[in-house]
Amino acid sequence: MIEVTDLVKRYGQTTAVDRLSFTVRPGVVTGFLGPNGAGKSTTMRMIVGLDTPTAGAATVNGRAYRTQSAPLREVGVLLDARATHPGRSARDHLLALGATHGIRAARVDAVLELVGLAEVARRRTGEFSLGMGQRLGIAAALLGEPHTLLLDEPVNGLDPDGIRWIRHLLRDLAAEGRTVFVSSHLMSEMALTADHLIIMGRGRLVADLPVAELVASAARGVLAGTPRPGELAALLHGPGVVITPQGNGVLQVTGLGAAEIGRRAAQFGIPLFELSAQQASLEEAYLELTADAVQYQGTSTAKAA
Ligand SMILES: Nc1ncnc2c1ncn2[C@@H]1O[C@H](COP(=O)(O)OP(=O)(O)OP(=O)(O)O)[C@@H](O)[C@H]1O
Repeated sequence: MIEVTDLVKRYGQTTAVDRLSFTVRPGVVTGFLGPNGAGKSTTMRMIVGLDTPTAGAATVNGRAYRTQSAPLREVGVLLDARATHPGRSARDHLLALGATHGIRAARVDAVLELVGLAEVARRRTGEFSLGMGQRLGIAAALLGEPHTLLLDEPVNGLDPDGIRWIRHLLRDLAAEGRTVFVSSHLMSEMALTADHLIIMGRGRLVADLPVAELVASAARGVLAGTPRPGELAALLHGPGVVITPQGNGVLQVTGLGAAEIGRRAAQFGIPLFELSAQQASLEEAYLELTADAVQYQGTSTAKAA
């Protein structure tokens, strides 16, 4: 369990993290989302004691990370996959890390196998591609079989095969009862990987909700098409139901599900030529949530022209 309480981080005039509070629970994958510069990395660095909060606190399993006696066994961290000695082999890098915690060579070889680096275990990490470096960083995070994992953009640099692999790995780790906290820019990726989302923008909490709830909030009503729209509208009318004619006999209906609309139409013999639940993409729902929080906005060439 990770608990962040009223966390604040200021760098001079910049408030990177602004009174942020959330809890990351075990047994599920929690995605940490936000636009560029939202404060995700700063928050993660404070959780693992690499940055000191200006105010507030962050704990892992009830204690500040810095006070853990064997942190590798408590918390697996991937913050900067490039943080290896370039002249050292992948295996030696992990052996050196493991040595500080009494972790044996057999475990090092097992994690190298798990992340798909067994064949290049003796190659210098300086020669690694971005994706290989990322896999090595994940190996380091898993080395101590920690109960809590904190991974900053782990899919960065991975090919589609690697992305699928990490998705399954994270889900498996959560299914074993571990706390899995993973940051990303990509809503689409998190929708496939995470069960719960913590979304921040401009240093603040924007949303803390199950993925399923975001999916539900993206519902845009039902389109029902009939040659007798007036009669259908009269049938569907009721409290909380909003009916907007779209032309050509198509009604947009909110407040009633497609099944109920179909049932009523059938009951009164009204033919339907269309009945479809409308869903905004998760990406759209996410962009709506974070619209006010985007700091670094690009302009499309069309707009700029
Ligand atoms: N060491 C630092 N000194 C000064 N400002 C910093 C420092 N680290 C981060 N910031 C600022 O804090 C804000 C949050 O940055 P942070 O890297 O935490 O965001 P992020 O959500 O991880 O972004 P990204 O997705 O682009 O990695 C930014 O405005 C950034 O410029």
